Amino acid sequence: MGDKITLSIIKADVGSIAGHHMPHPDQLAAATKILAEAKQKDIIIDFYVTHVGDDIQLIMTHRKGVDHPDIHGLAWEAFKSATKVAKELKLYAAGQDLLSEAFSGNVRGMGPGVAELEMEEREAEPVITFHADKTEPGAFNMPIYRIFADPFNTAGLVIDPKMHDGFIFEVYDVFEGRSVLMKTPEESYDVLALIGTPGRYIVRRVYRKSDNLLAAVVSVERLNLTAGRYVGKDDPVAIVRAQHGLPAVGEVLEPFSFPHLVAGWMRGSHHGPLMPVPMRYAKVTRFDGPPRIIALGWNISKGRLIGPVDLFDDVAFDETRRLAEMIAEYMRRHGPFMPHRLGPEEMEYTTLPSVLEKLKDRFVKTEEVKVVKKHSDLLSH
Ligand SMILES: O=P(O)(O)OC[C@H]1O[C@](O)(COP(=O)(O)O)[C@@H](O)[C@@H]1O
Ligand SMILES: [Mg+2]
Repeated sequence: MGDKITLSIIKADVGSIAGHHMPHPDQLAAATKILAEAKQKDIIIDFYVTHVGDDIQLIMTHRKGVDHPDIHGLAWEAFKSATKVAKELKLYAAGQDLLSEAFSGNVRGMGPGVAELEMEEREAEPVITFHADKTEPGAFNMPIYRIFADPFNTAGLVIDPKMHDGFIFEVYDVFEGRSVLMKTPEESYDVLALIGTPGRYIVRRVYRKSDNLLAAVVSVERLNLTAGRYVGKDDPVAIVRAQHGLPAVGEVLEPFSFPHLVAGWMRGSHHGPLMPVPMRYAKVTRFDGPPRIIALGWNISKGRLIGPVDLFDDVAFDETRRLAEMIAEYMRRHGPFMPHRLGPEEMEYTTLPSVLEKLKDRFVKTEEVKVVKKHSDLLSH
């Protein structure tokens, strides 16, 4: 056991009342009981259980480091217990995100989403945890980029000598399972060249360049890629440290004042605006959405979780929510058409291919159509 503190968020959707809307309070109570017992036994220092939409969020602190079997096993046990409640109550999609029956040391690849950040606690350690529903991890690309690399968002990049050197982005390719470290501001355009494709390249970690301090971590689990079939959306989480040589809390929240379009929403198959909401509105109803995000503010004190403060519970975000509603209305009017519905590549991981499969044999050859040459062929002539 080291001196360092690890903040672990492990989340999963293990069933919901009336569709994919929100968990039952008894599920949250079941998960809370498991974590309270673990706290008594000193396995964890502190914890908080909440939800966004239908995803149960386990927020835990401990001294065991990232990817520790005790912590992952504990989360698995809590989700199992919440699943048992879901089954008893015949809730919808009971145990949805638990892709395996048996736990084997780590929840990665087994369905739940994970963001863990090991830290040397600073004199004061302000941290924000973000929890989203009905979207994918790439939804964090734009806000994380703006927090750590956009001087029009983060005044500190210009003004504060401690972050004037910039940050290092670890970008993860979910299809190839490999990542690349890139420096900002020097390589900003290259970073953007990758992360503008959020279904594939995800900002996974951000480090302060001057001392390699780990400033942010995003969960990168893509549920349907893991399962190889449509299960549900990934519904990602992120941890961002703030202040004192890092972006201020207001700079961390600022990008969310723009409800950018993300993939997810109904059946994980639609683009829609990401709406920042207080915890009381963290339930998804209109067309199973629109995609939603909460921001919880904490101070960590020797591993104790001081908080949370419900950061989007502020009238200053009312106009963002109104804009998100207008965008939601506009996007919905497209019905089953792109770009509201996702493009064919992303639809590969939904239930659409089985519908298309049925139609395949009904196509008959009609008149010859000249096949347009590939751009590369044209260039070679
Ligand atoms: O479970 P069903 O009836 O097949 O419907 C698909 C469901 O998948 C979802 O995309 C699941 O969303 P989650 O990933 O948040 O669980 C819902 O929008 C939709 O209700
Ligand atoms: Mg969900």
